[in-house]
Amino acid sequence: MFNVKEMLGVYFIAGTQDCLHLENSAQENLLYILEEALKNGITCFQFREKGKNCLQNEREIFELAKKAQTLCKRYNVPFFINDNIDLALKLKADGIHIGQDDKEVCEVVKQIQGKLLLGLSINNLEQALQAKDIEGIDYFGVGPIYKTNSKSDAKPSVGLDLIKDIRKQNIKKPLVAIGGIQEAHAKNILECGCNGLAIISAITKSKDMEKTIHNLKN
Ligand SMILES: Cc1ncc(COP(=O)(O)OP(=O)(O)O)c(N)n1
Ligand SMILES: Cc1nc(C(=O)O)sc1CCOP(=O)(O)O
Ligand SMILES: [Mg+2]
Repeated sequence: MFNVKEMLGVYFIAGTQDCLHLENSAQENLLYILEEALKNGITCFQFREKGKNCLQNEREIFELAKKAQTLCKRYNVPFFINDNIDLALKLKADGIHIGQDDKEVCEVVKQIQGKLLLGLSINNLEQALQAKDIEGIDYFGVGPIYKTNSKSDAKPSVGLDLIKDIRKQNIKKPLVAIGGIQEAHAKNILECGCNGLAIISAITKSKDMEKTIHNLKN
């Protein structure tokens, strides 16, 4: 239903923990920022309720994810869930993103039975070589490219070399870069062979969402 390479263009990720800097409640802020981002052309959204100050209550998380999903549907933008496969299946989300420290990716492929798109995080070349031929993985999230303040347990940053190395190995999976990405980085990253940019803070903290998303796209 969605074209994966196009979907990765400007891939926005957020949860309430990323939206504490505005006036209203973090939940209202998240939905407000998400709608502004959707109006201005993000191509994918990942609901990632994780880290310091995130919601703990399962019911609240479910209700908030559902509201975010409804917004994404209104703008025909794919809705992903981070980590929580049961929640993604229950909500009939468009996709799930998992990392190297989450459930083993082949188990996830079996569990989701083709019902969800699947993204896998890649932090080094060995991981990419291991996963390159696994059917059912729709894209790799490659990073952290630069230093990030949005993930306390992020791995050391890898720079653009990892993207270049993955493409040099003729790995064909769609790639989205992640970690510390700002508007000014977009051109260089895309020229290295990435299909898109995954972003938290450059969007949640943007003072001019229209300009930010325009610059990330162009
Ligand atoms: C698009 C995208 N790429 C990478 C990640 C990171 O996933 P992971 O390594 O599992 O870390 P957490 O996000 O779960 O903390 C991502 N979420 N999305
Ligand atoms: C969620 C996440 N995963 C990363 C990885 O390297 O896998 S970096 C990261 C945080 C990205 O946020 P920001 O755009 O604010 O740097
Ligand atoms: Mg994860």
